[in-house]
Amino acid sequence: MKTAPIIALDFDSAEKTFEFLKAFEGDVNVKVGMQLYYKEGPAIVARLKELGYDIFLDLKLHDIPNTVQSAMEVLAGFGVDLINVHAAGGKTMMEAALEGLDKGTTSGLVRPSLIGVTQLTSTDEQQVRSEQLIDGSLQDSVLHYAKLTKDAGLDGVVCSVHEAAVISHVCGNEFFKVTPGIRLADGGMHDQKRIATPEEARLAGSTHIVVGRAITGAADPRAAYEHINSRWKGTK
Ligand SMILES: O=c1ccn([C@@H]2O[C@H](COP(=O)(O)O)[C@@H](O)[C@H]2O)c(=O)[nH]1
Repeated sequence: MKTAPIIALDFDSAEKTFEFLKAFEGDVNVKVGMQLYYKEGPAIVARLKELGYDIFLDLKLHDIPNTVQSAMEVLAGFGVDLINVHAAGGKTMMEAALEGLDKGTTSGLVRPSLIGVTQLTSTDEQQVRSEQLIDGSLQDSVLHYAKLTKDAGLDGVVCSVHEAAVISHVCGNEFFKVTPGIRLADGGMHDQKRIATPEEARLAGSTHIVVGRAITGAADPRAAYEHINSRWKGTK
C-alpha cells in the first residue's frame, strides 16, 4: 500500500462515497470500513479497485480460528491491499487468518498485507484497567499485542501514534504501524482518545496514517487532504 494518507470512507452509501471521491484521483489510498461494506457489500470494493485505489478493508475480524480462516480465504479474492483482524483473537486465530489469506490468494492475485488491531484508538488507560481488567499500562498492552502479532507472522499492527516508536524499536521499522486517530491541532477529538497530528505520526515512525472526519467532514475535503498529506510527508 502506498504511504499516502488512507482516507476512511465512512459513508452510508456508494452514492455518497463516489460523490466524495470526485475530488480525488485514483492515487489516494482508501479504507472501506464496516458501515460502507455492510451497506454495499463486495461490489463497493470491486468498484474502488476498478478505479485504481489502493484499498484497506477494515473489517477487524475476531472469531474462532476456523471461521476467520474461511472468511479470509473469501476476502483474499477481493484483491485488496491491506486487511485486518483483532489481535485479541489470539495467536492461533491470527495464524489461521494468514493461512486463509494464503489459500485464497490464487494466481494473478497478490496476498493483502495483514495487520492486527492492538487497542482501539478510542480506548484510554482507564478503560484498559476498569473494563478489560488489564493490570499493566495501555502501552504495555499495545506492545504485547504487537509482539503477538509479529510472532503470528503478520505484517504489522493498528495502533495509535503514541505507541508507534516503541513498536518500531521492538518489532522493527518495516513492521507496519497503521495509525488512526489523526487530528489537526485545532480539530475535535470526536470519539477518539489517543489522537495525534500528521507531523507527530511522521516523527513517531508511523508507516501509514488513517484519516476520516478531518478530511470527509471538512468544508473542502481536497484541500484538507493536501494539507494533511504535506504535514505527513514533511514538505510543509
Ligand atoms: O483503532 C482504531 C482502528 C480503526 N479506526 C478506524 O479509523 C477511522 C478513523 O476515523 P476518524 O474519523 O479519523 O476518527 C474510522 O474508520 C475507524 O473505524 C480507528 O479509528 N481506530
